[in-house]
Amino acid sequence: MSTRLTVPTARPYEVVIGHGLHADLVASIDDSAQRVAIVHPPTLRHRAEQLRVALADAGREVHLVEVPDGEQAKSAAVLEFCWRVLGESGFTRSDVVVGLGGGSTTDLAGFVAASWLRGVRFVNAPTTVLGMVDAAVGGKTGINTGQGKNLVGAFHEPVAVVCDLDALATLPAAEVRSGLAEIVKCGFIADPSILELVEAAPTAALDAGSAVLETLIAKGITVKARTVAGDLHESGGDGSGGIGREALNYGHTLGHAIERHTGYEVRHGEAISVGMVFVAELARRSGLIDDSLVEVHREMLELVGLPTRYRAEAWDDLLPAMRLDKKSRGSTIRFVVLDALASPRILAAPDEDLLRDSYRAVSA
Ligand SMILES: NC(=O)c1ccc[n+]([C@@H]2O[C@H](COP(=O)([O-])OP(=O)(O)OC[C@H]3O[C@@H](n4cnc5c(N)ncnc54)[C@H](O)[C@@H]3O)[C@@H](O)[C@H]2O)c1
Ligand SMILES: O=C(O)C(=O)C[C@@H](O)[C@H](O)[C@H](O)COP(=O)(O)O
Ligand SMILES: [Zn+2]
Repeated sequence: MSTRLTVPTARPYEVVIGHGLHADLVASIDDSAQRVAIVHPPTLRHRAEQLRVALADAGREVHLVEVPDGEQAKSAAVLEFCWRVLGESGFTRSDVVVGLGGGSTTDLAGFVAASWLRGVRFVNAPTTVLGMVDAAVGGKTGINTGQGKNLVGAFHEPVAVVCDLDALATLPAAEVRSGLAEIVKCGFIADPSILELVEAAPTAALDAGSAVLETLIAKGITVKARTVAGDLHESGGDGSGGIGREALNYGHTLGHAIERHTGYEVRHGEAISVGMVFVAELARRSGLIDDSLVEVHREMLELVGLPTRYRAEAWDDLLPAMRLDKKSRGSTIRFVVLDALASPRILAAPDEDLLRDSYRAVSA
């Protein structure tokens, strides 16, 4: 049994979620593609090889493009390596890139597809909770630069996303937990039933084989699909009064700065977990939410073992890094905050003392 969700953008595509979806992944690449490039990290070599064989049996010319693990893949050097493979294999506009791996791999693979010949099709086959619930859906693709996270990229939507839950069987517990941070984020910004489910069954929420996690993944993808459909290019809402896609950046302004500060040693979900408590503290100090909603943030994230604090002495490095965030406009720094549960809004140019005080409340 699988669940099929449609991302209703101008060029709608399906996200399939379920077990044993190998055949669905093969079928997502139609006959018009002569060549397929499977971009994958070393960890997924076996799965990539299985896909290679199946696609070759279906008559495709398949190129395995093995890239470095995790965040190391999101660099200009690796992007250039991928372009070289495509160039040498004669990859044309009718051919297809597959991103097989976690969010780092699908972010890179998507940008390879966005930039090659000014845009070729790509299919995402996410293999982490975080990749399924967030990175593989919505068409944000890109790489990091020395100055920060995701600073170079493009909006380029996949033509299909296949979330085979069987892949999660080998995923380390810490990676499942990291993915749960993005799911909890969806609970805070849009769907509080997610928070209720995590609170009722925290152990099952962390169990890669549980029905609870499967439900949470589907709920998270639903929030993501709905949000990006109204504002694909993050240009500020769909006119109905909301803040549009920027809501998905809840906790990310500080989160990305922390990731960079650790040289990407900390996981994305761990960093945005601290970032969400930070913006909750900021919203409280700005008179937008009360103490109890801030405490719900801490309790919920700590319940599933996510961090809610970061190093006190890092502030002087974190503030300038946050200024380079994509939500900044000129010298105005902007944060996604809540003014109530499931009611995100933008807080622009908060006082620097307010920011420092809010950071003190999350520093270790
Ligand atoms: N484009 C977007 O909208 C979006 C959304 C959220 C996050 N992201 C990006 O996603 C990245 C984080 O993604 P992630 O958390 O999936 O991390 P990741 O891709 O770095 O993967 C984490 C680790 O898990 C391993 N792994 C992957 N699948 C596995 C499996 N099935 N079994 C065993 N090991 C496996 C990887 O090799 C890696 O070591 C960040 O770069 C973040 O910025 C992008
Ligand atoms: O899809 C979005 O929009 C998001 O902001 C989702 C985030 O979870 C994700 O980490 C995204 O990569 C952040 O994008 P960025 O624009 O802040 O680099
Ligand atoms: Zn994220």
